[in-house]
Amino acid sequence: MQGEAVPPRVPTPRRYLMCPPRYFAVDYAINPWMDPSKPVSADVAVAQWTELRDTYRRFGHTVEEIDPQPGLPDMVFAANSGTVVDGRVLGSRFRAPQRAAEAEHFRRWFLEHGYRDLTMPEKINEAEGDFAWTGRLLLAGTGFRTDPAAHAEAQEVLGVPVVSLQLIDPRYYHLDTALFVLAEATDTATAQVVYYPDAFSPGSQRVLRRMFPDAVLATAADAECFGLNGVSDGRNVVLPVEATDLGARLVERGYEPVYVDISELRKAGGGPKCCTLEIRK
Ligand SMILES: CN(C)C(=N)NCCC[C@H](N)C(=O)O
Repeated sequence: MQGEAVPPRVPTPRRYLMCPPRYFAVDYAINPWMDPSKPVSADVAVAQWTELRDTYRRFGHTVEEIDPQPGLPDMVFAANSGTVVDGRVLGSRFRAPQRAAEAEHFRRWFLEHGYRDLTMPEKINEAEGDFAWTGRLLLAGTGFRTDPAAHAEAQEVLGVPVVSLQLIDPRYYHLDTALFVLAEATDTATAQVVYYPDAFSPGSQRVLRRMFPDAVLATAADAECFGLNGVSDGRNVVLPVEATDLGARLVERGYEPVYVDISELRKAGGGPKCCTLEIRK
């Protein structure tokens, strides 16, 4: 973009739901990043999570907290437990039995906080792990976790258009390990996304190119450090501390990278976005 004017990026206030990782552990392996034989520290995870939460608060965003539950070590990954668009909530249904009970805790949280328009899905649906809102439509991943039939269910429940994308690399088992929205827009052509093309099938790569000709394309190195698990408020982009190459490319587009250490949470296969469920109302 040398020589071209970079448009000013405007942050918009966000509301997030997060779950402190008090019971964090890697007791089972349900993705290629998890190795139960390696040590993990819940205290370190809590410290990293606290820094992430405080980063959002420093930018003026609202962070709600749900109580963690003993025996649910992955509950910190709140993004997998609900998709909220215009105050309408679609809950989740996990593929792994080890995580199944998380869905009910989040369902209760939403009801207790006044979200009456709430539907629990029939199909396997790992929420914002596989759903990304562009401001106009929902990009929906499948291949490892969320059932493709859950895409049609989400469209029906949320009343928004859904575009299915096929994930093909088991390391990038959720859409939010391979793509995130930098700036939402009500017009798809002007929404900005960043994605790692090789995580998607050839057909889905063509769909992404057609929808987002101006997207930031991530490299294998960006993806390996969970750089695609970022959280943007339209200007400030929270990234894992290792994702400095990607951050530098985002600066050229007018964004402000903000780095956080999520090394302990990565041992369970998660990053900043996985810890962050966005409540859009
Ligand atoms: C970015 N990702 C992958 C997420 N949205 N969630 C992380 C889930 C990690 C959990 N151990 C699992 O395998 O389900």
